Amino acid sequence: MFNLLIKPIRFVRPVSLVSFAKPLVATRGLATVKDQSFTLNKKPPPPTAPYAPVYNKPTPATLKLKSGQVFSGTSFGANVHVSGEAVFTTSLVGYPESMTDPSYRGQILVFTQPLIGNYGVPGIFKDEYGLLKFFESDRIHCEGIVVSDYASRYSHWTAVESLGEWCTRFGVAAISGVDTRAIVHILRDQGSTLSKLCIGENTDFSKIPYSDPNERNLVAEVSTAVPVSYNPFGDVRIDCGVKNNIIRALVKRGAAVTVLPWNFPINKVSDQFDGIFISNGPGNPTKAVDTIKNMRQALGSFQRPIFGICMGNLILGLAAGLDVYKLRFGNRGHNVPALNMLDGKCQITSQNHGYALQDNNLPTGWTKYYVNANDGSNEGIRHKTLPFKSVQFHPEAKGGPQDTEFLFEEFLSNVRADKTQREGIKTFVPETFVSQSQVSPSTLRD
Ligand SMILES: NC(=O)CC[C@H](N)C(=O)O
Repeated sequence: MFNLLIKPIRFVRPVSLVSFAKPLVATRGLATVKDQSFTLNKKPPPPTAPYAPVYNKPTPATLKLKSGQVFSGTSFGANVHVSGEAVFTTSLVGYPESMTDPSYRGQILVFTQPLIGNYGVPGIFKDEYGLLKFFESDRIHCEGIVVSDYASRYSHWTAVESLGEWCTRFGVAAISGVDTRAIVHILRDQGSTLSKLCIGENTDFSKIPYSDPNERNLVAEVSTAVPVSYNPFGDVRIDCGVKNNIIRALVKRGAAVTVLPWNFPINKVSDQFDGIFISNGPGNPTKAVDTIKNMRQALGSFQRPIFGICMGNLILGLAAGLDVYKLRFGNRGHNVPALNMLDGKCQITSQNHGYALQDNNLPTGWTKYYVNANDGSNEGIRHKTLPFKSVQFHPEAKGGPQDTEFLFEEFLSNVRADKTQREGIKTFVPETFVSQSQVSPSTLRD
């Protein structure tokens, strides 16, 4: 039974047991044929690792904004009090991807989509590169979630547990039955706000402090501790909290990727690599001081292609001499229009960021690459003559539209052309690649 659970080719829902283990509370969402045969008389089966059913008793929960507003609802996640920065996303789908995106670390995520949970949470399926297929990392990173209407009854061929069960397993607080439209109005007006999500009735909320995640170096908290290589033949990335689908977007196009810790002395080894990629990541970019310093040095000495996404755009900009500022409520959603300043095309993008580059006074040699068609904020920069560029949005999607995935093709064809020019040979593109393996820092020449 356990083997069946982890075999990706078996798409039958492996533990139909889980369907019987639903909490006996009013549910919303789609019913499967199995669900329809569900009766209250059926006893839940014994727990089966690793998807042991978790029973949630309806428990009161309260969301408190530091600005004073209080919203009372019901808990459907872990029985923990959390605090963080309340932000909202307008994405309609993709809660497993968003919640496992390391960029959401330290945040309490409010969904504007009113019904959340109806397709449950997928199991642990890995792709041919050893990357988790349906999650962007191996854990939930946001502190808590806020939804209007939680669907504890779920239906999807990949699902093995409910959203509430998943949150409970990962110690993530979750509240439903609150007016998310009102919360989003407040967050739009006053901006992303420090908040607490408290579970239970008799809690002394004043004892739980508001903690500001942007005062910590969140990048250091989520970055890999040691270099990790995928497909061992030649490109590099700095891990500020990289999403699985970014690694996948590169390796599936034949790139060899070595994921380095956020503060790795990259300039000591950069001659061994054909390009640098700077990943997405959580929190305030100015806290990742070492990454900025290393990239500043790289901009002066590394003449090969550099590409960055989201946090990567902010880090590249800071390294080039730009400033960053905090957007009032950020851009989080899957339908954000970005205008390409090179060809005037408008592309629909996936976004998740609270900071932006101040691009009204760019240093010599740099120009705007993309601009947000809604609010005019920066969506990317590029160097006019050197192969350095970055975007604020997420071309890798997961979730969201894949309209800008061609940027990975562009980056890798620049890397290949540059390598060909340097070496006068065709770049070797492996037909098959070795799945994820750890390399010790000593294998990287110092
Ligand atoms: N997705 C990301 O990389 C986010 C970048 C940065 N933490 C921000 O919020 O602006």
